[in-house]
Amino acid sequence: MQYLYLASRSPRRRELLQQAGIPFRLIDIEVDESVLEDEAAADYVERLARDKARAGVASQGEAAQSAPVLAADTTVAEGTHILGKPETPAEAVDMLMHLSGREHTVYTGIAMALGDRLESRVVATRVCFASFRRADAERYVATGEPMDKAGAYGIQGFGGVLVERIEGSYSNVVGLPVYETATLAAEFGVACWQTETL
Ligand SMILES: Cc1cn([C@H]2C[C@H](O)[C@@H](COP(=O)(O)OP(=O)(O)OP(=O)(O)O)O2)c(=O)[nH]c1=O
Repeated sequence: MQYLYLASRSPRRRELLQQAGIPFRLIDIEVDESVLEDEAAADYVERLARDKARAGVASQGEAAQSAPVLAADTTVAEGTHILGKPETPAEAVDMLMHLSGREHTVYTGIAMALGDRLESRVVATRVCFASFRRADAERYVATGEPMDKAGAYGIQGFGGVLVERIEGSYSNVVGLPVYETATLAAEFGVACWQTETL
């Protein structure tokens, strides 16, 4: 059976891979997620996805030779600002107010590695936020949803209420662009739409 290793702790990425019918086993890795000075958001997510995939291969040793490792990283960018995961509820409210009534871009880097082979892509989606008041942002943050999410919102949850429109891939905003991931997986010999699970 064709499958891959998913180097991710994100439940959203698991669901999106399941949606594509790509069987996977989970592996746990740790990488430094700091942004480099003057690093553009697209470069940042691609670098991190590549680091995570490489870390996945290193952690698997011999076993990783049998199936490719997939990793991803998602971030939100508004102009030159990179908005990662908020560290406090107050920071989440500030991030949301920064995005209110504006357009921003969500970037996801995806990388796949097998032995010495490493390939990656970056997918961008434009997201247009409605204008809302600080009291609304505070009420949304009080739901607890924004805290583990880049840009302090989840389009797939309560945060969908804040989104007027998007241009590009929806699954990319959630954390794993399904079309591009399936294409990359196919290049490594792992097909989508498999009905058997591991
Ligand atoms: C903008 C947005 C982000 N997010 C999430 C996707 C990512 O999981 C998270 C960004 O953090 P990431 O660092 O990309 O991923 P992660 O730490 O959750 O998982 P791992 O590194 O182990 O793979 O924000 C949403 O769920 N919905 C959204 O609308």
